[in-house]
This record gives sequence, structure tokens and C-alpha cells, in this order.
Amino acid sequence: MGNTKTRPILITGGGRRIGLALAHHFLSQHQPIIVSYRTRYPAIEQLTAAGALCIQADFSSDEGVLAFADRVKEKTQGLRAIIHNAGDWAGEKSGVALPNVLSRMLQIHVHAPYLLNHALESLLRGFGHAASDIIHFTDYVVERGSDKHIAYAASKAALDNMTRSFAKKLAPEVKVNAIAPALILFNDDDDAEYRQQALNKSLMKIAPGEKEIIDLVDYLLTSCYVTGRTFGVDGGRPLR
Ligand SMILES: NC(=O)C1=CN([C@@H]2O[C@H](COP(=O)(O)OP(=O)(O)OC[C@H]3O[C@@H](n4cnc5c(N)ncnc54)[C@H](OP(=O)(O)O)[C@@H]3O)[C@@H](O)[C@H]2O)C=CC1
Ligand SMILES: Nc1nc2c(c(=O)[nH]1)N=C([C@H](O)[C@@H](O)CO)CN2
Repeated sequence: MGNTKTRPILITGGGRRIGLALAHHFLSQHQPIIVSYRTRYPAIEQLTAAGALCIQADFSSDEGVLAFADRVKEKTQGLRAIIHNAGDWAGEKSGVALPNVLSRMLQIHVHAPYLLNHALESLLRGFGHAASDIIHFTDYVVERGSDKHIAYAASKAALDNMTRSFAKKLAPEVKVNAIAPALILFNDDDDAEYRQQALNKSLMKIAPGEKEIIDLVDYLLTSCYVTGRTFGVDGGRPLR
């Protein structure tokens, strides 16, 4: 599996919520991390103080994605893993131009992982069998579609497909897998009615929080065999 403690794990969108929880988790294990952030939340100062290398990056353009990749290559000779956490949940709403929604969803969920995986491939190779990982964060809606987040679901479906393509391209040195969550965390502006409706959509009827994702990430990083697969973290929602 290679020496997993010296090579940093790269987490995109590590300034809040799931990405931030992952960052703190790895820091607590004395696992070096590199975090991309767009907005400089106070949490970024805390991560920096705790030893994380935090790099500002806006993935809304290919130039921004590639500039970030260059910064990463300046800072490290190798990566233990890339966790493509950065994402944007935009729906088709009246008054929002459809071309903008579609391009924004494709940019963050397809352009950014596609370009970063290619640009950083050399940092993942050369450390032995199954020594490195890529993890894509997709979504349960890849399976079923979404009538209110059509572009979002399509972009996550493309990311899901790239999981298998990159698994074929990078094996056996690099494993590539996807995590497809349904409701994990509410947003602060979710009202009580939305929250109840959302909870009722799954069998387990909870919003489990970041640990559900962290535990699966840990499993995937320890495997020497699992690649090209998508893991639903969805509370049985497909069975409702
Ligand atoms: N939370 C949930 O219940 C679910 C989450 N997921 C997926 O899990 C992942 C994490 O979810 P969650 O923590 O809720 O995500 P959030 O929406 O809370 O945070 C997403 C992160 O991505 C960053 N980001 C978004 N767009 C860009 C961009 N153009 N350039 C750079 N960074 C960007 C954000 O930066 P900034 O803060 O500066 O905007 C933010 O740090 C996402 O991929 C999401 O799609 C899937 C299903 C359910
Ligand atoms: N980038 C984000 N993607 C998603 C979020 C989010 O908050 N940020 N939230 C969801 C919902 O929880 C959805 O799964 C509820 O059915 C989906 N994606």
C-alpha cells in the first residue's frame, strides 16, 4: 500500500461541512492534507494553524482548476489520495438562465475532477500496488434523476461514469471509487417542513452527518482491491 503517512491527501472544497470534517479527521490522525478553498472562512485559519496546507482555488474556470493543480505540484512530490468533495447544488429555478446552471454544474462536477485527475496523475503513481486513491463524491440522484436538479444530476452522472474510466486508466497503482450520498447534512436555511419531507424520503429517516462519509472514506483508503465502484450512502432511499 505504500507509505501513507508522508504523502498528503488532497481534499477539494475543504472549507466547510463534509470537506472540513474530512480535513479535521485526517489531521487528528496526523495524516498530512492539502485543502482547496474558495471562500476564506475562519475554518481555513484553523486548518492552517493545525498544519494543513490550504490553497485558494476557484474551479469555475478551467484556468482556475489548472492553476490550482500547478500550485499542488509545486508543494508536493506525491499524493496519497485526491478526494473530490467540492460541489454545488443548483436547481432549475425561474429567473436563473438554464445555460448558466448547466455550465456551472458541469464545471465543478466534471471539468474540475477530469482536469485535476489528469494533471495530478503523476503524483499518485510510483508508490506501489493500490498505494493511492481517488474518491469522487457523486449523489444518489445519479440512479434516479431529479426533476428539480436536472443539470446537477446529469453532472454527477458524468462524474460517476468517470469513476469507472479512471479506474481502468490508473489501476493497479491507483484505486478510483465514488461515494453517492443522499441526505447527509441539512443546510442552515432548510425550514422545518423541508426537513421533515426530506427525512421521510429514506427508510432510515435521519440526516446522519459527516461521520457516515468519513467512515466510508477510511474503508476505501484501506482497501487493496476495491476500485471502479460506487457506494451509496442513502439510508435506503432507493427502496422507498
Ligand atoms: N450534504 C449532503 O447532504 C450531500 C452532499 N453531497 C455531495 O458531497 C459533497 C460535499 O457536500 P457538502 O459538504 O454539503 O457541500 P457544500 O455545498 O456545503 O460545500 C461544497 C464545497 O465546495 C466548494 N465549491 C463549490 N463550488 C466551487 C468552485 N466553483 N470552486 C471551488 N470550490 C467550490 C464550496 O466552496 P465555498 O464554500 O467557497 O462556496 C464548498 O467548500 C458535494 O460534492 C455534494 O454534492 C451529495 C449528496 C448529499
Ligand atoms: N454541494 C452540495 N451538494 C448537495 C447538497 C449540498 O448541501 N451541497 N445537498 C444535497 C441534499 O442533501 C440532497 O441530497 C437532499 O435530498 C444534495 N447535494
